[in-house]
Amino acid sequence: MITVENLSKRYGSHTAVNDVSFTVEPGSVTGFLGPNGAGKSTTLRMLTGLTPPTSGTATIAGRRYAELPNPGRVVGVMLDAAAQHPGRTGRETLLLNSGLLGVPAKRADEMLEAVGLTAAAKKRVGQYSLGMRQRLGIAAALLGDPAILILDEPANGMDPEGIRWMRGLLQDFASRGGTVVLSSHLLGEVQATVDRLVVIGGGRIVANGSLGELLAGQGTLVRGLDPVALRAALVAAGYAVEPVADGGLRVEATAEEVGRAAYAAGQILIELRDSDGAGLEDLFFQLTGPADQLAA
Ligand SMILES: Nc1ncnc2c1ncn2[C@@H]1O[C@H](COP(=O)(O)OP(=O)(O)OP(=O)(O)O)[C@@H](O)[C@H]1O
Repeated sequence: MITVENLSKRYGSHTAVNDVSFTVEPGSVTGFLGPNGAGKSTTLRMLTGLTPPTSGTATIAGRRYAELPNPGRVVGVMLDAAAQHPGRTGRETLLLNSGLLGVPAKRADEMLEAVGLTAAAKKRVGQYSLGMRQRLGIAAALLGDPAILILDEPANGMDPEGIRWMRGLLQDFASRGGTVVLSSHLLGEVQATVDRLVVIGGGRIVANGSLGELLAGQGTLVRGLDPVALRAALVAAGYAVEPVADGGLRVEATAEEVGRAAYAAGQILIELRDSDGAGLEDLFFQLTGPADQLAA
């Protein structure tokens, strides 16, 4: 279990992370989502003891990272896959880490196998693609057989096959009771992998819940032959209406309510369905606006 309570980080007059609180439960994969500069890395660095918080606390399995006796056996961390030494081979990298963690050397080969790097084990990391380095970083995180994984942008540089592979690995890890938090700046990249989302924008948490909760309650998506008249009819019927891409409307109402209001106004519909996260995507795009708008 990961617990973050009222965590803040200021750099001079700039607040990178602003009173952030959330928990990550065992048996789940939680996506920590936000646009570039939102404060994801800073939060994860505070969580893993690399950056001291200005205020607030972050604990892993009930203790601050610095208080964990052998942290790598409790939590596997990958914050920057590009930071691995380019002159060492993948196998040497993992053997070195095995020694530091006090796990048997054969664990290095097992993890290379688990992440699909056996054939590249004797290549220097400098020759690895970013996707291969991400795999090696995940292998290093798994080395100590931890129950918790913290991965910063692990899908970065991975091809679709790699992302699918990682999805299977993380979901399997969580299904065995593991706790996973992975950050991303792309909703589409993690939507199929995570079962919970913590969304950060401008240093603040702007949404937090299960994927189902966040995708539900997003209303109905409707398109009509005459979008202007349809919108007027729905507003007249008392529903909140928001335009989305391609002339569609997102309505805070059920599909039946929207259908009835359109029928009563004689409007022809060409599409009517649950908005299926369209609202979440809109929220996410809004986050790419200037941070001071979000802080307001
Ligand atoms: N060491 C630092 N000194 C000053 N400002 C910093 C420092 N580290 C981060 N920041 C600032 O804090 C804010 C949050 O940065 P952070 O790296 O946490 O964002 P992020 O969500 O991880 O973004 P990205 O996806 O680009 O990595 C940014 O405005 C960044 O410029």
